[in-house]
Amino acid sequence: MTTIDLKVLDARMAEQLPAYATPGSAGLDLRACLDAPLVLEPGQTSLIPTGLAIHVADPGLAAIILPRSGLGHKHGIVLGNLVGLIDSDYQGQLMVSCWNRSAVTFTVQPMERIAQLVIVPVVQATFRQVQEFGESDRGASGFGSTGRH
Ligand SMILES: O=c1ccn([C@H]2C[C@H](O)[C@@H](COP(=O)(O)OP(=O)(O)OP(=O)(O)O)O2)c(=O)[nH]1
Ligand SMILES: [Mg+2]
Repeated sequence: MTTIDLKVLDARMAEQLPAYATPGSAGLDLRACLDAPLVLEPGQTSLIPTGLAIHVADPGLAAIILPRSGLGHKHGIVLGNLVGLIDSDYQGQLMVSCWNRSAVTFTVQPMERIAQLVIVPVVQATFRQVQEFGESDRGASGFGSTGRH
């Protein structure tokens, strides 16, 4: 288990700190720290505060924000940036870009779980400029070059 510094920016979150729902969970649910219900019309996007800040600190780690499957599949509530990437040196509030990609109005309730946070390993690379790459089986073939089925 890795320990990451966390600040509670909204007192309501002190009662429900992010926690893994089951021993095997990869994600920690993030809540909409809203003062009132937020109506998202079809196609609308809104940046929603979570009431939390984390400082991952280790450049070998990052956090990513992903949609919750049920909200995304059943209600079309996904992320305006598709995936949120939290840099290890970011210390501001975790924000969720909430996009109603459905054809139906959706109302986000205060403190509703709207997305999930996953801590992932990261490899930072240095680049060595070359004129030729070492040979590979694939070479430059891509974009369906291996066929569709
Ligand atoms: O869904 C998100 C995505 C990003 N962030 C925060 C953490 C991240 O470290 C920072 C910058 O994100 P990113 O690098 O993806 O955005 P940018 O548009 O490149 O901004 P910047 O110029 O600040 O890097 O914004 C969030 O709170 N939620
Ligand atoms: Mg950036």
